[in-house]
Amino acid sequence: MSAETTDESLRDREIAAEQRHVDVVYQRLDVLRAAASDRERAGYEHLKATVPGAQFERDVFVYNAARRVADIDAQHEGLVFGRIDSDEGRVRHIGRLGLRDADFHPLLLDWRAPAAAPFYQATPTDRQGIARRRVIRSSGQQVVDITDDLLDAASELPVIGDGALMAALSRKRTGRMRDIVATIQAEQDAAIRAPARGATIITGGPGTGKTVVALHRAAYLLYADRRRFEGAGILIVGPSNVFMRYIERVLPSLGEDTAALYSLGELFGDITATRQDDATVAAVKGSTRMRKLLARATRLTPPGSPEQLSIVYKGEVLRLNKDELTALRTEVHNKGHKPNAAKLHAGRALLVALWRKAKPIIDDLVPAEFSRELGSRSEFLAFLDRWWPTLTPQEVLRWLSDRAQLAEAASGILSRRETTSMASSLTLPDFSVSDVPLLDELAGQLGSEPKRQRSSEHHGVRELTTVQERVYDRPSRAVRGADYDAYAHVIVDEAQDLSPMQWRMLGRRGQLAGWTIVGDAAQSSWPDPAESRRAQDAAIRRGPRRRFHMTTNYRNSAEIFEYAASVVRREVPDADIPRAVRSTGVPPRVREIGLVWELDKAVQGAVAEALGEVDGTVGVIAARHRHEWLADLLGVNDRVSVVGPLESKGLEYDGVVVVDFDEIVREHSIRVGYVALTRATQLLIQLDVQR
Ligand SMILES: Nc1ncnc2c1ncn2[C@@H]1O[C@H](COP(=O)(O)OP(=O)(O)OP(=O)(O)O)[C@@H](O)[C@H]1O
Repeated sequence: MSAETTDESLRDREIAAEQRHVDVVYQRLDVLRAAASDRERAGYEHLKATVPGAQFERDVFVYNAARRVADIDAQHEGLVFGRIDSDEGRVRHIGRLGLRDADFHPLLLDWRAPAAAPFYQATPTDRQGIARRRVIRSSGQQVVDITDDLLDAASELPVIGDGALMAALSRKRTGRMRDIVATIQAEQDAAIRAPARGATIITGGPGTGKTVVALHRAAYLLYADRRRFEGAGILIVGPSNVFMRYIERVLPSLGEDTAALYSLGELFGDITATRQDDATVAAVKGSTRMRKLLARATRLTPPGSPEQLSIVYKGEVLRLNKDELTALRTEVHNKGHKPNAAKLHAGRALLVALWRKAKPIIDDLVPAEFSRELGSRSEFLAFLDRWWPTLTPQEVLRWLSDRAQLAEAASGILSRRETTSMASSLTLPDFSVSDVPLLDELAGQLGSEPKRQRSSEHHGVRELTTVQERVYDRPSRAVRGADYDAYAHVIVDEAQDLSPMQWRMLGRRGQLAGWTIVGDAAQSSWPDPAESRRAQDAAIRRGPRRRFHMTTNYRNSAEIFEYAASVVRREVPDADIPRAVRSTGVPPRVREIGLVWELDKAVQGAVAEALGEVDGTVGVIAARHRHEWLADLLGVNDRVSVVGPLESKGLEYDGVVVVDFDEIVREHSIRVGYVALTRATQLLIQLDVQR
């Protein structure tokens, strides 16, 4: 709907007019900043004279002032980015935060406010009273460009520019995802502003903005109900650490830094798992069969457990042998207590068994005296500690690296081959991403260790934290521990890949939560989607489900996406194929390498070619075993990254070199191959090795 004008003086006049408004906004901001700093200082003076009971009010007061300063600093760049002119000639400017002048007249509307919605939602067929929409692009405080959409063709308003969206899409990539607050499209906006309750399910093909929409939705929810969503927290889960690093700046750039961002490998304790098991082992560890297997594992005899108990009482030796101890262990487990909560029962069971031994051979036995005397002996307590130790999930999972132990827990559940491969994967020194939900499951099944002091943030009573914690000691990510289970909202990205066990883990984090679930089935690497869907349904529990479907690919050039779509369609005819809107005239380059040893030269050549042709980043996507070779070959370069096909999920680069596409498909699937082919914004080079 935009028309270009050649009248530069008109453009300059319009830019100058916007600059005047932007100047007023910044002047007002300076005044507010000074006032907020004063209030913050005053709050601290007050703090010195602590009045019992006044701490809560003081904290809120200082917090709000400090928070305002922090927001203002974070949002300095491109603070004012939009304007809407109504049919009646009313002008509203849209920005990253809301601002009023000294007389309380609005200077700037927060982009999330209901009154700002028409900026994103108005179309020529449903104008919502808007005649013209304008996107304002700034560098610092300087307006550098404006772009108009005339929604009412009959309007006399001047129209400048040729598409803010196209300009945004053509910009070079930096390796960090940017916010899209100035160019959110109507179908994206509807998903962003959907109600929080129940589950919001966002689907769409590659590059349709699912991730960026989910992040803006988090910012929207925080705005719409800050008390609830900052209080109980928003959890954002993505597939890998690389991906979390890629998206981590988006929310802070929107002035929000309280959401907890975790990759699937980071959701248990202080473990940061990055290693991926091979696909068959991951499929075993991800399946719901693990529930029963792990429940059995918690009942195994701990390796190294003593095999007999001998204790002297009134001159007689009382003995429990291996079989008797095994039977006692089963008896204690059968009482149904979680193992770590059952130590007391285990001690009692031992004393009863010893009593039965003592009764026939010792006269004058008094039961209470017997159990008090024996039960408090240090040798008995030391035995109990070794026989019924408090277990950690890590220990129990490690037991299963012993094939015999695993076979005992897995009998009738896993095949011999599955048992062998799972046991051998657990001998590696670090835990894999698919071990993390197993640890989490075990933690639930083992139950709590004897009470430890929990830190206050686990209770989510935000009002009782001090301003020092809330504002000045804020870590770069939310302080909730990985086991926090009362999030108000959980956002799951790349949801098509989650295994049933991963869904169970997320279900435990979001027992009271609303959900935003983002995915594309055609990019899935999980072999049993039906089992996963059932686990997803169980995790998100009750409540309304609403679905949003994204139809436009904003990442890939039309040339690249048409090629990728044609490849995936051959094997996944029902893939959800969006429309790519940006044409570059540069078709993808598919090259056949005749001899394997020519691959070195071909990769070096392709990377140099991509670096020469695009301004921003270049991603080299190759099977994992090639990474060391590629790192040596290409050296370190802040524009070039080497990533595995699974790791490349959700990422994007200006140029992409796919090394040995067939190998990627063989090791994973055509769907993962499709992920690799849809990462490039400008240039795609595919290197095939002839076999
Ligand atoms: N409205 C928009 N304005 C500007 N850029 C946009 C818009 N929507 C999406 N983009 C850009 O398109 C690219 C793809 O978006 P995103 O990564 O969110 O897509 P996705 O659907 O999650 O992709 P995939 O499923 O392939 O990982 C990003 O660079 C994003 O910033």
